[in-house]
Amino acid sequence: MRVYPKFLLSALAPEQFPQPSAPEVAFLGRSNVGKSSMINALLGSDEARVSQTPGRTRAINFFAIADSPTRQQPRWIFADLPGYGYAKISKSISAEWPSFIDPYLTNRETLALCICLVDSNIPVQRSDAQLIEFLTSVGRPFLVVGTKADRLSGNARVKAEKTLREGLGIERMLLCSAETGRGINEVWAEINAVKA
Ligand SMILES: Nc1nc2c(ncn2[C@@H]2O[C@H](COP(=O)(O)OP(=O)(O)OP(=O)(O)O)[C@@H](O)[C@H]2O)c(=O)[nH]1
Ligand SMILES: [Mg+2]
Repeated sequence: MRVYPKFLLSALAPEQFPQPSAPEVAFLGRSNVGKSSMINALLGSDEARVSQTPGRTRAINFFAIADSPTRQQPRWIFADLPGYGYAKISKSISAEWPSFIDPYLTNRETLALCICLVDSNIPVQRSDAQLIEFLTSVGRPFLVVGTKADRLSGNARVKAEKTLREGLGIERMLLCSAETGRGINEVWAEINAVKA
């Protein structure tokens, strides 16, 4: 899928969010899970920076994604959210998330799909389960994507997927690797299905 991404802005408060102009896809997950790498893999570019230091991004970074080089109107907006759960003991997501994240997830009119990234190499994390509970409670459509699947063998992948699905109480999820490109087309298929 060839797309034309453009970085829009970094928002630290709701007043700074860009005007809703296209269906929005938000990328959510713990610090270091691979959100920015996933966005880069989807876009085929380095538009989203990849951090070596987890938990540094405290802003929501917005990108306008066009599906034609000449079209002005973006087909989607991508939102790269700050990571949560880096602290070893996390009481709740909202306790460590910047205060504008909950309102963003609750109120953003154009938010059409939340892509929830979980590390496929580690057991279910409480903060990930909390995020999924939260999205379910506010009625936001979401897709769970297991990241860094290149680190798992075939057998371990099947096992990891089952454990994560059961632990998170979800019917289906995708396993991906930003490094090898595995599963990236499947994520695109889900994004493509988002209504214009
Ligand atoms: N092996 C492997 N490593 C990955 C993959 N995706 C990301 N990484 C590595 O994981 C680290 C974190 O990646 P980021 O994309 O910056 O993670 P992030 O979720 O955006 O992190 P924050 O913005 O700090 O919350 C980097 O060192 C990446 O190179 C993957 O698919 N496979
Ligand atoms: Mg990042």
